[in-house]
Amino acid sequence: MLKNWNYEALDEEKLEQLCRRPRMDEADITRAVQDIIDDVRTNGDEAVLRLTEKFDGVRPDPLLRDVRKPDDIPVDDDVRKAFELAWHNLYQFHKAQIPQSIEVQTMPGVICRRESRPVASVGLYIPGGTAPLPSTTLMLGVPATLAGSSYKIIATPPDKNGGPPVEVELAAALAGIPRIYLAGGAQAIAAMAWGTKSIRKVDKVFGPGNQFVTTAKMLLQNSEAMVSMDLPAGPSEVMVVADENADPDFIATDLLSQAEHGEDSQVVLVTVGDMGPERIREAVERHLQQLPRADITRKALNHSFSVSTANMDQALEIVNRYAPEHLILQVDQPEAYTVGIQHAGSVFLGPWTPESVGDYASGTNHTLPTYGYARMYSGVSVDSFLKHITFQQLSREGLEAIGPAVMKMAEVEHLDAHKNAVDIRLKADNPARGSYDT
Ligand SMILES: NC(=O)c1ccc[n+]([C@@H]2O[C@H](COP(=O)([O-])OP(=O)(O)OC[C@H]3O[C@@H](n4cnc5c(N)ncnc54)[C@H](O)[C@@H]3O)[C@@H](O)[C@H]2O)c1
Ligand SMILES: N[C@H](CO)Cc1c[nH]c[nH+]1
Ligand SMILES: [Zn+2]
Repeated sequence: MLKNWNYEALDEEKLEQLCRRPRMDEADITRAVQDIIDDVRTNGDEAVLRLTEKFDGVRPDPLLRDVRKPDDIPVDDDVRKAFELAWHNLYQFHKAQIPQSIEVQTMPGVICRRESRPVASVGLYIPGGTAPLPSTTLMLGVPATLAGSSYKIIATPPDKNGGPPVEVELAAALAGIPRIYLAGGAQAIAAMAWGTKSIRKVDKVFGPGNQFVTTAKMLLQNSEAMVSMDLPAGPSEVMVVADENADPDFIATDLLSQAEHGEDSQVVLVTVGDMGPERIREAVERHLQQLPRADITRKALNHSFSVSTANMDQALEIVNRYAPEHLILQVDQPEAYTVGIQHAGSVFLGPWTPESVGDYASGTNHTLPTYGYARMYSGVSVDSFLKHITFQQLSREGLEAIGPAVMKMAEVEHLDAHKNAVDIRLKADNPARGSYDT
């Protein structure tokens, strides 16, 4: 468990290999997911029901549910309060992300503007295979509502009674999502992307999930379905960087918190200086024994690892190579090192910031890139639900100033019609020609 490597002994090839995530056989998964997508495209709700019965062992009836008002949803008071607190913090942090339009006069008489518009219809996937994740409902629902997406639907696997988990419904109600489609896995993503008799086709699918879900999003994005996706948010992962003053119990519980998500999760410990991995390994074993999901967690730990480094430069080299979904810095003066972090989904600084707070309630989003995609993707934010449109308007003087350069560039590209569209205007002897002001 947590096999240790010494940084000094890692050559390029070994580093590369360590940073590559373990995945189930990709070719098999891709084939299976494509079959599911084709089935749903052809047979719609009927295929979804059949596949739900096969994979989730239940046939929801009806397949689509309206979300009740928050006060009508029967949950304990402390549960309601916890979700309200999380909603409040997420709302505040995401509201601050709403962009202002920008307008710039790039040269006299040439004005460029950018305005945002919501992605009109969005499908939000809420995982529910090994455990329902109502927290994800808030993570996707809050920015969708703030961005102004007008059609929003959730898909999530049904519980054993064929209904939505009640906490998922509560979170949907708080976030302003009116409907839940009771399906999971690739079939749910395909139904939202293609549309079925009971649900409308959406423009963009969002949400984390296992390899079936992530593969479905990626395949559909490259298909005729005309749908886009947020990011590859697969099995959870965390990297903890710990120096000699870090508390082994804090580190162990952080590592276990992500390992317990699923056997395909991966956790990585990077020790700095005199903090050897042995003390932490002992703490991991001790805490692991208390966990109800110890079996799943141990499987995840079996393909996890640790690296001993001599200093923070070496530790940051590992961080940026691995590009973790979550990064915890349990080191002295963590703020001093943030500038060196180039690739990570979300970062947790100092001993009092367990990763769990970001999973649930601090205000940051927990839908984050895994598999190393933090190199090129950001986590979900309000921006994920927006597109930006640019506008420009020139005065005649502006066109006179910019025109010669545009015509020269058109000439270089041998595109005469482009050149003519400028030339004809500049040659117009009546400056008021085509003007709506006169
Ligand atoms: N990266 C992130 O932001 C983030 C956030 C939350 C959760 N997660 C991850 O999401 C994942 C959730 O996975 P999960 O499995 O618990 O739930 P899930 O909802 O993603 O998947 C469950 C569905 O998988 C389908 N499925 C299962 N076995 C199948 C098979 N053999 N063939 C075809 N389909 C099959 C079923 O339809 C089932 O409904 C975890 O790995 C967790 O770590 C990631
Ligand atoms: N850690 C997950 C993201 O990788 C999010 C989550 C939901 N519930 C608990 N954790
Ligand atoms: Zn988690």
